[in-house]
Amino acid sequence: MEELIMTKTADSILNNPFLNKGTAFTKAERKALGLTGTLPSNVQTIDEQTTQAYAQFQSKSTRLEKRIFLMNLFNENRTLFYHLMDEHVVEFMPIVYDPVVADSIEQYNELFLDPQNAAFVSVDAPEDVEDTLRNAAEGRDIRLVVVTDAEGILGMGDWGVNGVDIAVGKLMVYTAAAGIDPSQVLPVSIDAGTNNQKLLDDPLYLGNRHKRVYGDQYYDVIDKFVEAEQKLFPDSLLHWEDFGRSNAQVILDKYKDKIATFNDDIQGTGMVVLAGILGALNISKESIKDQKILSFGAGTAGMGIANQIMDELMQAGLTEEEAKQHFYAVDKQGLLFDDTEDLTPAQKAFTRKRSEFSNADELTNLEAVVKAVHPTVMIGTSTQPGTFTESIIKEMAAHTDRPIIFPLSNPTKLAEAKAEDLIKWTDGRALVATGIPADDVEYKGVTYQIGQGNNALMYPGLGFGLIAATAKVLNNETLSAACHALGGIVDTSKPGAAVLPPVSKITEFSQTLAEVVAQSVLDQKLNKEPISDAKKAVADMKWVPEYKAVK
Ligand SMILES: NC(=O)c1ccc[n+]([C@@H]2O[C@H](COP(=O)([O-])OP(=O)(O)OC[C@H]3O[C@@H](n4cnc5c(N)ncnc54)[C@H](O)[C@@H]3O)[C@@H](O)[C@H]2O)c1
Ligand SMILES: O=C(O)C[C@H](O)C(=O)O
Ligand SMILES: [Mn+2]
Repeated sequence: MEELIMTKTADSILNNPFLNKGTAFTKAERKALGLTGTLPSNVQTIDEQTTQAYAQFQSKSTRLEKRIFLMNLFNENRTLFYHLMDEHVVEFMPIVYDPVVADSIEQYNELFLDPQNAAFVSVDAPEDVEDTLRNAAEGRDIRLVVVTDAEGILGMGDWGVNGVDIAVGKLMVYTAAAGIDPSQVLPVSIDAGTNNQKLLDDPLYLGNRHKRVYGDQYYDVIDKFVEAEQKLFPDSLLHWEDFGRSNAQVILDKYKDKIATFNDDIQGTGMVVLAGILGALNISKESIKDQKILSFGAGTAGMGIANQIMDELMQAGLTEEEAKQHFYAVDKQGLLFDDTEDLTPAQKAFTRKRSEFSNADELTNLEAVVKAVHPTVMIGTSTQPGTFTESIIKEMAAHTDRPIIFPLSNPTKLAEAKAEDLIKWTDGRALVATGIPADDVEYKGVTYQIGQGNNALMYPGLGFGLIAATAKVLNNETLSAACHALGGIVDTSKPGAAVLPPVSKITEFSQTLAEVVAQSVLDQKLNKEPISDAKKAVADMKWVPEYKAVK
């Protein structure tokens, strides 16, 4: 960074968020950089700037205004933004990330001010892919790329180029939680068109104004993107986010054994749910081998979750066939059978036989399936709000002591149930995690803390550990090690304890996770560079939001 800064003009320094310190440039720095007289004379500390920025933040009355303020600060001065976020991580997470990021995606065109150093890859210009990445990176040493094509933004469907905000938001959480240097990250939008008619009809829409491209033309652009990404940033980790159900798993399977990469909705979500179940079982003192798991919404996330739990059951000594018997996948068609039409490849591994049930033909909705199966664990990734109804939950809770219930669909308006209702309907017996932050629930004198079952608890530590260890690939062994690291952090001593650690501790447990992940990479000799000490590698990589002196 230092060499870079010495050759710049005053204007290009003050307008570069990776270099800018604003009023915190010292007199000597101002002199050396040609900034003398371009700022008011008083030199401020980062703490003074932070206090002032927080006061401004507090003066905004709506969550969207607060977000716009924070994003402007982010656009101007990354160090100050992260210094401030460090002090207010619990308060800022829902604003820069889920759920308020969902509002900003819906209003991207109206709110657009700044491309936020993202790369915009267009399906219509495959010849520009490499230049696009090079231009957006501007010579920075990129170690982490979050890419989305926005076909399945959270549970809100197709948002075209607007979806770039989720890539930016995921990266903000990476830096705040794990400490990746914000100048080493690159958000990428793959604009493959959109099937969102509202956007296509909107004169303000900023993306490619045509239907979404699929098939060979689409996969060719993905290939070109991965090739250029690996060529330009050979030391980087590639994180896929919010791809559609028909592409997410296909893309992951294509690249996962070749490069350091993961899909957050499949693997990050699988990890956080397994960690949450392990936390819940720590509380209930039950074994995972005794659970019947119902996935409601057998899509990208639902099947990622099933696969991660499957892996855990097999590690516990079950054969694949035995492990399979623990799962019930429910989608639009109802319980998925081996003869159900239109099964996805991921669903095929988790179907049941009609002969197992006397009323198989009636199992076309969640209520009927819950009655027939008596699940002990129910996970919602269906995008269908309110579908975990009182009667369904009461039916489930009538057959198990501590029902494990995770309504995970995001954002807020899509959740299958509210934490408060789940606690009430089960008379305090449910072990709950929700996709977005939920307030404590007071019920009959006990304070129930609700774990946030969001992949944000996992991907920062996972990704940071992989980068620090210079991992060649991510495999099941490392994923499993990470799940156990987080599943073990739960405080089971007090009644109402959450099944996952609180977001207020996200920097601490992300570091633990990163160390466990890096150690697993080294143990398997999957590191590219010679590294012997996982903890040191993680510590050396960690960026702190303080201004570095410019000599
Ligand atoms: N909390 C988290 O960390 C987390 C992580 C990933 C996804 N999610 C949430 O999970 C939801 C799904 O995400 P995804 O990426 O898996 O999307 P997806 O489109 O791949 O999967 C959604 C699935 O739900 C099914 N579905 C739709 N209507 C249904 C109905 N009436 N009954 C049963 N199933 C129905 C769809 O057919 C599809 O298979 C989203 O709301 C997303 O925000 C949460
Ligand atoms: O983005 C989130 O909040 C979690 C998850 O990746 C999702 O798609 O819902
Ligand atoms: Mn996602």
